[in-house]
Amino acid sequence: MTTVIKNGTVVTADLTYKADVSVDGGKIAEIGPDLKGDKELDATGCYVMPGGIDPHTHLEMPFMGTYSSDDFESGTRAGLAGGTTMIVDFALPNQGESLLDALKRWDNKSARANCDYSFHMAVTWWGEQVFEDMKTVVQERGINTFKHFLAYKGALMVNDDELFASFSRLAELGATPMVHAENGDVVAELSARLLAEGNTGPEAHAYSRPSQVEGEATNRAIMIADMAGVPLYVVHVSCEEAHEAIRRARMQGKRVWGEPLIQHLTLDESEYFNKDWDHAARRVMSPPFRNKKHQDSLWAGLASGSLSVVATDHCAFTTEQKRFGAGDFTRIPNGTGGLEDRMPMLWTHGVGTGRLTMNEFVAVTSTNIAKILNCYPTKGAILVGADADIVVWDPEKEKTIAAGDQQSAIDYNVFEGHHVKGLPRFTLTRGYVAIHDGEIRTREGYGKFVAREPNAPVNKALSQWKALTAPRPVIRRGIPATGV
Ligand SMILES: NC(=O)NCCC(=O)O
Ligand SMILES: [Zn+2]
Ligand SMILES: [Zn+2]
Repeated sequence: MTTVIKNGTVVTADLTYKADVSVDGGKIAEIGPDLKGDKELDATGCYVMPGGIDPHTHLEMPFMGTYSSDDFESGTRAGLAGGTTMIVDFALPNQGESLLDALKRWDNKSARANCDYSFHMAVTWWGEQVFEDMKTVVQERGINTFKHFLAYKGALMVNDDELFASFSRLAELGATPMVHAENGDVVAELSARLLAEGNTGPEAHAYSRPSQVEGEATNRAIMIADMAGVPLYVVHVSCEEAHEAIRRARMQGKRVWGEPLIQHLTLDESEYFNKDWDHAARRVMSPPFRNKKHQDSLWAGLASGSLSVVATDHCAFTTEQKRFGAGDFTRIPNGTGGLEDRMPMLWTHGVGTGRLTMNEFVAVTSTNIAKILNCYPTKGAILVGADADIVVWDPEKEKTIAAGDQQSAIDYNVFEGHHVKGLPRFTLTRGYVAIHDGEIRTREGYGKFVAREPNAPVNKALSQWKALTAPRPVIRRGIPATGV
């Protein structure tokens, strides 16, 4: 059965043109004028774009004594409602647990996904087993990205020697490390001081994580990646100091990508000063929201290309879960939602204000991500043969974001009351119309795992360059006799 998206304007990362798009067997079959099919979707006045890819989610994740409340069913339903057709979630091994056992748990949870998904592997401890498992994860499980936490001391944090060992192993395997870049030692010290001084509320979470802790850790991770000869992906870049480190590295030819979140782009630190404890605690995440100077830096990075993608870090906790931290901000589960709102919020505040072009919007929400994660053009493209993950975007459709209308399982929304203009009319996941003019028609379990090959072009190029410029012994005629 062929579905034709009619009368729309195709918008990709580099082109904008009028065309119909026909879909057959879950793939894009034809792009051109006056196409016919068994079923038609009217895209008059709409943009036909690659579905969004959210490269950073935590669905049903065990964290800080609880589990994040959106699972693969509600999380991917929320994503589709907002025009996102693929997510990449983090498989998180317990201390001492094999990476493959952790993946089994993620396989079980993800069986409920409504759209396609992939995994990043987290490196939460270091040892021979992790070293060995990495090869299987990359070569047999189709995972080529590994996240390291420089924060969360005593829980997920890894030290610099472990970081260098892990990055070096990933260089050998043609995989890419990711980092959560905050200096965990300093955060732990500042947190203890703040608590001792009676700073127990959610605002102290922000005080404990100043932008310097992020700038320092970002720069450190970049230098370690450079020494290990591997590209680097920095998650949730929230401030100028981190952006500056990434910008500088890129100017020097280092292969580094930065990922700001829609939350950091559009919400600021004033949220933590709200007199309502629940309001402030619901917005506790790491890194915390920043001020306008940092937000402007992130927007400039997206426009200039020094920052590459926009994610959500969707890690949603209910108000009840957030209240675990009443009286001690260090116990408030860290994380916020955003899967349903990333695309409309970025369109409204980016394209709607002239900070981004439509093509840049597609690049940072989809195409760049697919390229970096090495699943392009199966994902992230409007091309014949690509998966028909498509959003038909209505630039005139408007709404005011309200928790009561959302797909997410939690009881609030950090974007509550924000007005957005630009929303999906249809969202297709591998050809299936999961969102039909406001109607949710998602199918639990429809989503498939997207395997991603190692040795992406950037990894290959960097390994070649590193091999060429590796330290070599100087060949000498003879060695002088020792003085003894
Ligand atoms: N970001 C956050 O606060 N929670 C999710 C886990 C992480 O990415 O650090
Ligand atoms: Zn993180
Ligand atoms: Zn995260």
